Amino acid sequence: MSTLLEVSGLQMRFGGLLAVDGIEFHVDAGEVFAIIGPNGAGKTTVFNCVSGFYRPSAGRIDLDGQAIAGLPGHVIARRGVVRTFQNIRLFRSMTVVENLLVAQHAHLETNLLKGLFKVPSFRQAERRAMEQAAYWLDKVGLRAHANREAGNLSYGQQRRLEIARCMITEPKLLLLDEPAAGLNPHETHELDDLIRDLRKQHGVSVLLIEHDMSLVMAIADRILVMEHGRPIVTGVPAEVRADPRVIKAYLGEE
Ligand SMILES: Nc1ncnc2c1ncn2[C@@H]1O[C@H](COP(=O)(O)OP(=O)(O)OP(=O)(O)O)[C@@H](O)[C@H]1O
Repeated sequence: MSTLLEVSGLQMRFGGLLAVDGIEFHVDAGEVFAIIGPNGAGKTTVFNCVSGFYRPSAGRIDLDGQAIAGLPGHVIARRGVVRTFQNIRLFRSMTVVENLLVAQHAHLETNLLKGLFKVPSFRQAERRAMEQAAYWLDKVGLRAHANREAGNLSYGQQRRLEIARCMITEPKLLLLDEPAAGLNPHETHELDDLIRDLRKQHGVSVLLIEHDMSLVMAIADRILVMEHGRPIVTGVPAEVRADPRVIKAYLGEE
């Protein structure tokens, strides 16, 4: 398997606080890789470094062998790394389908003049954008809600729309920040199926932060466990589950 994302020696300092230090991991093409750890362990900070929200204090982040650490978020997104947020960020007063059309805008080969004069290439791009939106609405089960305001969807539907909005840009790496937070067991089960499908049908790699252990253990190929900003162990779910250091980090000392 080829390596898609390689992170080494990652460090992030906020003033006197070393929030992340010595983080190393890689994500292979098509892999689901999870980062877990107690609250405040530094998981979101790692995400923010990978997605370009923070410039790391030290370390390397390579995508397909090219350095991306410190690049602006929109440049990293164009290279194929997109993310969802712990607190869902949709255009709440736009409709569901509009959210999917806007997401594609940055990736469409169109410009304002072409749009004004409706040249054929613009119309073609528009048609393709609609087709893609319809495809993703079906995929995440929101076709019947296409014209509803995104802010009026249920929590689980909003999470699925956020994932569709990412996937419609055809990313190489999808970062999911606590996608199961606030979902009921049925919705979590649907999310599990959706992530499996995205990997299988679309070959996307997934980097996941999640507190729902049953979801992580079910879908992650490998897991990095962090505590106090540092890695404690990386391994397949069975190894991680049985590791005394992980049990101690979660349950504390006897
Ligand atoms: N922008 C910031 N400025 C200062 N400190 C920060 C900043 N972002 C995060 N931190 C600190 O860095 C540490 C790691 O936080 P982070 O949010 O990455 O943890 P986490 O593992 O994602 O936690 P949770 O599971 O609660 O979301 C915490 O001590 C946090 O207070």
